[in-house]
Amino acid sequence: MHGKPAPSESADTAVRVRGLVKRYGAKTAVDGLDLDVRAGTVTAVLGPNGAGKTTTIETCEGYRRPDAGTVRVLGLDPVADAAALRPRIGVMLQSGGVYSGARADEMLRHMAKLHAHPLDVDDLIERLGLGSCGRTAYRRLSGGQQQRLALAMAVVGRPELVFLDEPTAGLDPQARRATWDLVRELRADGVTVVLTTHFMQEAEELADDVAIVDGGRVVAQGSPEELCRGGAENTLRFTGRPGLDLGSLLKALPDGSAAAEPLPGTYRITGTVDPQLLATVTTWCAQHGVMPDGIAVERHTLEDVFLELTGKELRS
Ligand SMILES: Nc1ncnc2c1ncn2[C@@H]1O[C@H](COP(=O)(O)OP(=O)(O)OP(=O)(O)O)[C@@H](O)[C@H]1O
Repeated sequence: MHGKPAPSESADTAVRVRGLVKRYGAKTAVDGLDLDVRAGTVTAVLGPNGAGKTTTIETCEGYRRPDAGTVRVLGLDPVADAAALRPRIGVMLQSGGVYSGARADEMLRHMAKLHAHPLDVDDLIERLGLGSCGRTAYRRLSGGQQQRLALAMAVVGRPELVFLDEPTAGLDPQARRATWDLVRELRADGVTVVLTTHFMQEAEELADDVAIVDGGRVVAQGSPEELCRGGAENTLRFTGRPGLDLGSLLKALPDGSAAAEPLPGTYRITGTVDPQLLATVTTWCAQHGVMPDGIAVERHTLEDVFLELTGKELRS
């Protein structure tokens, strides 16, 4: 595992999971998972289908009891301390988890009344494009409307911490943007957000920290930048005449760099590819009478890191 070291337990840690194991019969869905969520940040839990994301989140929410390991949410045990924890967290389940006959606006207003300092319900309805479904029963709403309502229900009480399980799956781009804006505002308000997602762009746009889950474990955790830096190295490629003196080029490059000619006339330099390295390479080319053609810098994306760690593509 790479990424930053796990923070020690403190008020700064909103969620701390250690050695979580959860089985369904013979199936081990979560297999010794460790996760830290810093208070006031957005953490994206990314993973392929069946990685154990939902099971982990539902255990943090107190809906599932761990078979082994410890889970602390705002310093509390989600099962034993459920009564104290529930009013402090907001939960958006993947399946909705809403009473199907109730009207959308009634449900939201009812939820708001249960909390001391709720968000403005009308504003929330407008922002999430729920205006047209106020009087409609939940079960008659479209899938996207149900999802937006579930998000509104999760955040209306202005909780300290919200868990959002795939909040934008199936939403159109406009609703996805509105959801992202809402998540950013929650964070600006000091709310901690834990979300699961299959959308790499969502993680890159929103997350301070990303936890990559595979086979029931967190295989890497850190900021998107840290994960991209810590994963495969970045690469600079150029073409020139074949058979350049790589030894001389390597001498000019900073320690930790590598140079290769995988195909005649095609050069690949790996290491910390920054403006200084680019300048070093072009200077070396000038000194050796080489006209570099097609210089390209390839930066590794979160998608690359994900693929490298899990060997799987994300469902999109
Ligand atoms: N109630 C259940 N009974 C039996 N097996 C289950 C149950 N819930 C989940 N599983 C299995 O446990 C594993 C982890 O499932 P989980 O839903 O936690 O993964 P996930 O990462 O959220 O996947 P997805 O992205 O598809 O939602 C999967 O193999 C799943 O089939």
